[in-house]
Order: sequence, then structure tokens, then C-alpha cells
Amino acid sequence: MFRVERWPITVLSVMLFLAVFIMPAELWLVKTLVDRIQAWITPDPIDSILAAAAWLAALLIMNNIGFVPVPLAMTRLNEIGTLEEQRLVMHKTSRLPLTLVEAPRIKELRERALQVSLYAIYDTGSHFMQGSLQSAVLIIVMLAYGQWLPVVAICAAALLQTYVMSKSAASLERLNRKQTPSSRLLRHYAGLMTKREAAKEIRLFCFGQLLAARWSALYRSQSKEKWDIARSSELRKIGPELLMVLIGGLLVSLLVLQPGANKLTAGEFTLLFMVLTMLLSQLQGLIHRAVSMRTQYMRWADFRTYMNLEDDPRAGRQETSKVVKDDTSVVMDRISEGNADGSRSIAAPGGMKLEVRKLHYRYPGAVCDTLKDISLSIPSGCRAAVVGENGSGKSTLVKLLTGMYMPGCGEIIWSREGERIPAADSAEGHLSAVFQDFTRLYVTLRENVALGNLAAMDQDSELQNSLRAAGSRLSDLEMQIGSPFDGIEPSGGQWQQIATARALLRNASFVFFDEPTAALDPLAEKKAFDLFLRVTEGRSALLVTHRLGAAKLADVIFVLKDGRLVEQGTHNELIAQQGEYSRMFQLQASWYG
Ligand SMILES: Nc1ncnc2c1ncn2[C@@H]1O[C@H](COP(=O)(O)OP(=O)(O)OP(=O)(O)O)[C@@H](O)[C@H]1O
Repeated sequence: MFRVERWPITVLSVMLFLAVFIMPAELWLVKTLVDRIQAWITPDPIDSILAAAAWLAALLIMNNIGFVPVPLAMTRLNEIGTLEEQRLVMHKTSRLPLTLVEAPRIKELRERALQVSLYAIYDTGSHFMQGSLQSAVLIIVMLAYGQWLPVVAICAAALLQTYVMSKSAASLERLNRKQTPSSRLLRHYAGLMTKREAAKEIRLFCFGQLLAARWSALYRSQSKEKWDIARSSELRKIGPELLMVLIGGLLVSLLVLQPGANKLTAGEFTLLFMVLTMLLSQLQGLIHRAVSMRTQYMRWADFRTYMNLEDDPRAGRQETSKVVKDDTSVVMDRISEGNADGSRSIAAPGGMKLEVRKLHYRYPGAVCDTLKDISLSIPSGCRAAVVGENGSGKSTLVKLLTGMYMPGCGEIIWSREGERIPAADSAEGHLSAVFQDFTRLYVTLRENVALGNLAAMDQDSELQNSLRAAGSRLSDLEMQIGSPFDGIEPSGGQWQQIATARALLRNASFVFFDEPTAALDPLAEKKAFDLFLRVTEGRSALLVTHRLGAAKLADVIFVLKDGRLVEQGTHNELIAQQGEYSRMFQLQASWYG
């Protein structure tokens, strides 16, 4: 927080520190004032009494006026802290390997990391230090007047109360941790009932009530668990709290009866009385802060664990990708003239060769491999297709090849003109993809497309060429996309064309198309496959598709079944084999009559 903005922490720290000295000064002035009033005999001059009263008044005024910037600094620090902790968590999440981002355990850790309040940590910690210093001053004053017995009694009771209360706070926080998965589920139900994605089905199938009932049942069971822990914690606290109150009350009332009390001046007695009552209230504040620090520490530990997760090795290379982006914009200058249908081709940067050797992959927590012993080769400039039944592992293979997942074992080798490209360079810049579950961004059309290559953000003609090349008729780059933000709402197919334009803008050597036509009508689908042929000219590509009529266009087809590569070859070769591909093809062909 100090790095982001210095003045709020500086102001608050200085003020808190000053307050430590103001308190003993006030006590000393009160004592002096009482002593002078007691010693005053008319017609002595009253000046010394007025002077002490004036000093006391000045101190009180300073205390109130001087601390005006404190609430301002606190508000600002709260804002900075919230912003900073959320920025850190978002930034960290964007750098994590995809397998970690998808893992439920990590999602829970992230939820807890987001519960950290940097402001609360600073506020509790600094007030704890201030309270400790002030209590130390009060204790010193009491010891100076020989009041060691009350000091020992109060401190012992305070320690006991702190111990019991911090144990209760820790068990509440542990419950909070334990309930993180069910809290996520609660939010999931609430999200389903309030977001538009599920609204159609909820209304059509009338399962809103069922979701509401599930939500209520889960909520009730969570709050019962919380109530049980809170009740037993509160019961445990009663004893130490009562003890503290009794000791405090007893000491205050016995102050006058203590040995030597009659030798105290009125000022000294007032001073001791004030010190004792102030110490009692200071210690209460200190105990609550110590307990809160224990809770904060547990949350902070989760935050640190999340921030210390190992980054995706690709994340560190994102800064260096600027170079690649600059290269790309040079290549984009080579956009060729329009095609007969008005769309445009983009000059290819030359293909890359891909070789996969004995690749295995297992999802975290899964009992068996999703991909088993995959070996294949896609030569430079080759258009390949992967086909297979649902769940056969096609998308998983694409995620491994694009470097989103790390293989369990096996090798993925990229090369260009016989020269091996180090894995570190392969994904950034050289690869592009249109994913099945592409991102629907509610920003302008310009930003939506330019995310494929940020260097082209202001290059209108490049952005528009990419859109046209992707078969999109949208051209107003400033148009806001997304009805939730008062923009136009593209249809599923139009969204897919925007995602394709984004992928084309990168002008990569190897392009993945993971079911790029799933949302397109037959005419648009035909155009999309023409586009696939056109934009992949001179570069390598891998098309994942269920449409075998489209796979037919590929130079080589890979057939996956239950995570294994069971067949490979050209369309004609695979038909001749009369195997899995042939069976699927005949089935689709018979469907279309
Ligand atoms: N994040 C995940 N965690 C665990 N298992 C997963 C995950 N994603 C996919 N799987 C499993 O891996 C297997 C392959 O899934 P994948 O999405 O790769 O299949 P696919 O061939 O692309 O299917 P489809 O044609 O339906 O898109 C499936 O059994 C699926 O349940």
C-alpha cells in the first residue's frame, strides 16, 4: 500500500505515534491542575491554575483538530488496500498454469486470498502497536507509584482473556476455511438464479424453486455450523471476561484503601485513578486487536500461499512477446488484395512443424489418463484435422499443444525449416487459436479484435481486414459489444467470427481451430471452411471438428478414441481402412441422405 500511495500511511503512522505522547501529557496536566487547585488559597494569584488549564485545553483542541486528516487518510488507505489486494490476486491468477486455475482446491484458496484486507492488517497492527505503547506508559506510571500488585493482576487476567478469545477466533476462522467450498456452491446457485445464462432454462423447466430450496438448505446448514461454533466460543469467553471486570472493579474501588493512599496528593490520586481506568479500557482494545490479528494472520497465510503458487513459465515471457507483436504488425502490412467474395486473405508467415511423441495426460485428481500414448506429426504447411467422439480428448490435446497444460510424459516438439524452436518460444507469437469456448468480451469491437495482437490496436485497416477475413460483416470498430452494457448483442455465429478475427490478427505460423463452426449456420459453416482453407494457406493448422465433411479437406486426419490415436491418414486412406473414421463418415453421410 505504501508503494502505491505514501501519504495515507505516513499521515496515519505519524498521528498514531503522536497520540502515544499526547495521553501521558494529558495525564500529567490533569494531575498538575488538580494539585494546583488544591493548593490554591485566596487571594493568591490564580495564574498557575489558569496556565495548567490552558495547556490542557490546548492539548485537547490539538488532539481533536490535529487529527482531522486521519479519517481522510483511513478512507484513502481502505480504497488503496482493496484495489491492491484484488489487483494482486487477479494478476497472480492470470499468471498461473491453467491446470491450477481450474483446480477446485486453488479456486477455494483464491476465495480465501480475496478475504484478506490489507487495510485491516495495517489498521489492526498499527493500533495494536499504539495500544501496547500506551499501555506500557500507563503500567510504568502505576509501577512508579508502587502499584505492582494491580498491574500483575490486570496483566494476568488480560493474558487469560486473550488466550481464550484468540482460540475462539481461530476456530471460527477454521470453520470459515472449511465452509469455502459450500460458500462457492451457494454463490453458484445464486449466480444461476440471477444471471441471464440460465434464465431461459430456469423459466422453461421451472427449476427456480428447486434451486432456491437447495440454496436455502445449504445456507441454513452453514449458518447452523457457524452458530454452534459462535455459541460455544461466546460461552468460553464469559469466564475470563467476568474475571477481568471483577478484578478491574475491585482494584478501582480499593484504590483509596491501598497502603499509603492517604499520603497521595489529590492530583496523584486523580492521576492513579485515571491511569487504572484507562489501562483497563486500553487492555480491552488490545485484546480485541490481538484476536483480530490472529484471524488476519490466518487469512494472510492463505493469501501468501496463493501468491507463492508457481507461475506458468509462459507468463514470464509475455513481456518479451512485444517483439513478436512488432514482427506481426510488419507481417500484417503484407495483407493481400481482396478475394472474389469480398473477404481478404492474410499473407502467411510460413508454417511450423509439430511433432508429438508418446504424449500422456491425466487431469489432476483423475484416476486414469485422458490422453494415452499419442504420437503424431504435422509437417510444415500441413492442414491436419482431429476427429473423434465426444470426450475422446480432442480439446485436451489442443490445450496441451498450445502449452496450456503440461504433459504428464512425452514430448511436443516445434520446428521451422528443420530448426527446433525451444518450447519457451513456441506458444507466444507463433501460435494462434480459435477456441470452442472463446471469450465474449463486452468491450468495443476494436478491443475485441485487437486482443489478438495489442500492437495493432490503432491499425484500423488491419483490424477490419481480419474481420472481413473471418467472414464478419461488422465493421464499426467503435461499436460497443454486449447488450448488458447497452451495446449490440452479436449472435453465437457473429461472436465466433469476432473470435476468429482475433485469432487471425496474430498472423501466426500455426493455427488451431477447435470446433470453430459449432455456432454457425450451414452457409456460414461452408464459408468458415473456405476461410479455413484460405487463411491456413502457407501455414500449418489443426482443425478439431465433428463435421467429417470438413475434416475431408485436411491433408491428414487423426482419429481419437478414448484418449488414444486409433487411426491417421488422408480421407481416402481412412475410408479404405474401413475403421472408426469410415464408420463415423458413413453414419454422417447417411444422415444427410
Ligand atoms: N478440467 C477437467 N478436469 C477433469 N477432467 C476433464 C476436464 N476437462 C475435460 N475432462 C475430461 O477429459 C475427457 C476429454 O475431454 P475433452 O474436452 O478433451 O473431449 P473432446 O473430445 O474435446 O469432447 P467434445 O467433442 O465433447 O468437445 C472427458 O472425459 C472429460 O470429462
